[in-house]
Amino acid sequence: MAELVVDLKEQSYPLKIRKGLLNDVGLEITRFYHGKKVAIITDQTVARYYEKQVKEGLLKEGYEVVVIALPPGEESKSLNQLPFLYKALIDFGLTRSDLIVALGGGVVGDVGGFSAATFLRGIPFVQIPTTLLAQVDSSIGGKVAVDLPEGKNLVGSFYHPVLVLIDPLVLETLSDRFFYDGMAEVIKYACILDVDFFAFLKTLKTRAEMTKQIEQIIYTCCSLKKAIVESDERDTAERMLLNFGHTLGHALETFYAYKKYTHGEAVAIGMYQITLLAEEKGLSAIGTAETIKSLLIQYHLPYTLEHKDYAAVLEYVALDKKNINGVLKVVLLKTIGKSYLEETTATFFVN
Ligand SMILES: NC(=O)c1ccc[n+]([C@@H]2O[C@H](COP(=O)([O-])OP(=O)(O)OC[C@H]3O[C@@H](n4cnc5c(N)ncnc54)[C@H](O)[C@@H]3O)[C@@H](O)[C@H]2O)c1
Ligand SMILES: O=C(O)C(=O)C[C@@H](O)[C@H](O)[C@H](O)COP(=O)(O)O
Ligand SMILES: [Zn+2]
Repeated sequence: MAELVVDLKEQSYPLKIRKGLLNDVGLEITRFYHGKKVAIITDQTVARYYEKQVKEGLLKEGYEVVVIALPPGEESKSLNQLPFLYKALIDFGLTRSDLIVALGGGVVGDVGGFSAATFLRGIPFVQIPTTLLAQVDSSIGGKVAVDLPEGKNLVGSFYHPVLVLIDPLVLETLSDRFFYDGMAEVIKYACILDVDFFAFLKTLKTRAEMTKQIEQIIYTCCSLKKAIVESDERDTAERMLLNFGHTLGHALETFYAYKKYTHGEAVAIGMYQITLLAEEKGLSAIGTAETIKSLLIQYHLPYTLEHKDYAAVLEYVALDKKNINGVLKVVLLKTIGKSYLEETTATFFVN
């Protein structure tokens, strides 16, 4: 078992990574939680695969358990789901001394975490991420949110889990599309922070080869994110680097109403396109975009943007959380592994 602690003083929490950990969820939870009730928030697809295993583990330890399953997909990361979630928690009689478990991908983690942050002004919650993206990124760092039609994550909070349990074996049931979607955030870490990690990713050619190294990949990403979150929990400085590719990525997701690209795919396009623009403006070393592009191709990720979409996308860039009074902070690379924040305006994206 690999274990990390996200050290945030009284809000610190352990992050455990082990194949087969899903079998021990009940035991892991008894180590710190001595209350009665556990509400599992999940989606219907994840429930089909993993509800039984997790629920039985908790029942065995004597907890009362309810499972609340949302429809799968980004559409569930919405204000519209909250009345349903809150009602289910009320009907179950959940109190502040009970526990919520978010079992699923980034959507379940974000909306489940947001309901945990807001229901009764805060219920402790455990993250059990089941997509690669959630295991390397969204389950760590306490960003919980829902989307608005105007943009991604526009209503949210910082609310940390009390525990993160990562079982890489659950990735076996993940589709290729969502496996590579998660790899986009993995590539992001390598681009912004770690050229050696980038070189290592280049050596892995197939999903089977990547899966052999998956514990190492998850551990590396979690360690990199842990360090950033510890140094800038509230996203006012260094943490913004984790937004590499996201200014354009979030705009693309919103513009296409979450129907064309997954989050990781949109971020992949965003990383390549912003680096291309930065090179043209002399802000990134020549060749950086091409290096990113070949890794994206290797990981079956998109990188092109249709020119006709630019104007519409710009509308949404204006709503980016890093856009303050018209000054937009974008994340750029000097070279692979070296990132920085550049102050600019939305016109940066007009080529
Ligand atoms: N909070 C953060 O720091 C943070 C970081 C990165 C991304 N995000 C957010 O995460 C969301 C994307 O997360 P995601 O890519 O995990 O999407 P997701 O939660 O929609 O999961 C993708 C699909 O995989 C299915 N699935 C999940 N686990 C499975 C498994 N083990 N086997 C088979 N199918 C499984 C789901 O049902 C869903 O259909 C976006 O909303 C993004 O904004 C948040
Ligand atoms: O944890 C962070 O900080 C990140 O930026 C991680 C991103 O991968 C993630 O998509 C995050 O939800 C984006 O946050 P936002 O503040 O730009 O909505
Ligand atoms: Zn992201």
